[in-house]
Amino acid sequence: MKLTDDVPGCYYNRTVQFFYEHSGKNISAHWRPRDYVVVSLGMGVSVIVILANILVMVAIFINRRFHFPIYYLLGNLAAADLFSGIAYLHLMFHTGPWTIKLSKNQWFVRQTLIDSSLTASVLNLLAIALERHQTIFTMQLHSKMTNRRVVLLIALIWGLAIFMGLVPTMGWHCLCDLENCSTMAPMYKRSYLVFWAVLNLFTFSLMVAAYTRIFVYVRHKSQRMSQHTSQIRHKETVFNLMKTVSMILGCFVICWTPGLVLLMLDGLGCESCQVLRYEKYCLVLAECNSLVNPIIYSFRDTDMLQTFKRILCCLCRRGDAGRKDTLSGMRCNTLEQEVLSESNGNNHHDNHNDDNNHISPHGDHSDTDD
Ligand SMILES: CCCCCCCC/C=C\CCCCCCCC(=O)OC[C@@H](O)COP(=O)(O)O
Repeated sequence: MKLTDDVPGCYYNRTVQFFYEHSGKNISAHWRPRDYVVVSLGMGVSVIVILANILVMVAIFINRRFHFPIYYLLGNLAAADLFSGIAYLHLMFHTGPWTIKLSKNQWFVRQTLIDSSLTASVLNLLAIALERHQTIFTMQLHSKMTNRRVVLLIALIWGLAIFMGLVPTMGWHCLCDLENCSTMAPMYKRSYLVFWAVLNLFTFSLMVAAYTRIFVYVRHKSQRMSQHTSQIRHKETVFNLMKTVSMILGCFVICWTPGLVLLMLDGLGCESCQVLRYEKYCLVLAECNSLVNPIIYSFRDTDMLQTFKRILCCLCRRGDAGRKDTLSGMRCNTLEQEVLSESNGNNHHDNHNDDNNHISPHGDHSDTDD
C-alpha cells in the first residue's frame, strides 16, 4: 500500500478522514444528537455575536463623538469579533457530519478563519489595554495618538492575525510529520497549539500589567485628591474602576483559560486528558468572548448606549429618529470616564474641556451630535 505522496514521508494525497482516524478524532457522516446541539447552539451564538458587533460598528461610524483613536480601536475590536462570528458560523456549516466531506484545503480555510479571527480579537484587546495605559499615563503631556498611528496599529493587528492564521497552512502542519499531529486539529502540529497558547498567555500577562498599573496610578492619584474632594466620591470612583478592570480581565480569563489549557494539554501530548470531550465547550466559550467584548467595552458607555437606542429606534420606527432618550437610571461608565471623573474631582465626566479628549473623547455632553 502506497502511503506517501510525491514528497517522501508526506501524506499530501490523503483525505481529511485519514488524519482524523490517525489522531483518534471522531469523524462520521451521520448526525448524532450531540451534532444537532453543537451546530444549533453554535449558529445561535454566532448570529448574536455578528449582530452585536455590527451594532457597535455602526454606532461608531455614525456618531462623530466616537471619531477618536480609542473608539477606532473599539470599532476594530468589534470588526475582529464580527469576523470571529462569521468564522464560527462558517465552522458550523463545516463541522459534524460535514467534516468528512471537506477537502484538505477547505479544512485549512475553516481553521485559518477561526485562528485569524480569534487572534485578531485578542490582539485588539491588548492594543486597547496599551492605548489606555499610554493615554492615562501621558495625560498631562497632551500626548495624543495620531490617526495615522491608529491606522498603522490596526493594520499591524490584522497583518499579524492573518499571518498567525496562515502559518499552519504555510508549513506548520503535520502532513509530513504524522507522529506530531494534534488530536483536536488533526492536521496541525502539536507544537503550533503550544505556541498559540503561550502567545496568548503572554498577551494576557501584558494586559494584566497594563490594567494593574492604571489602577494603582489612579488610586494613588485620587488618594491625594481626596483631601480636597469628598471621600465618598473617591471611594465610589476607585470601586467603579476596580469593577471595570476586573470585569475586563475576569471575562478574558473565564472565556480563554479553558481553551488555552486544552490547547496546552493537546500540544504537550497528554493522552489521558480527553481533550476532545471538552473541545466544543471551550471553543464556544472563546467565541463568547466576542459577545462579551461589546458588552464590557461599548455597551457600558452611556454615549454608546444612546447611539444604539437611536439606531434601533431608526430601524423599528423610521421617522422617529429625532426622539431624545434619557438614560437617567443607567449611568454606566467606561474605564476612561471613571479615570477622568477621578482626575476632574467631582465633575463626573461632564465638565472636561477638549484638551482632555484623548482620555475620554466625548467633548461636552450636549445632545446635539451629528
Ligand atoms: C479548544 C478550544 C480552543 C480555543 C482557541 C481556539 C483558537 C485556536 C487558534 C489556533 C490554535 C490551533 C487550533 C486548535 C484547534 C481548536 C479546536 C477547533 O478548531 O475545533 C473545531 C472543531 O470543533 C470542529 O470539529 P470537527 O473537527 O469538525 O470534528
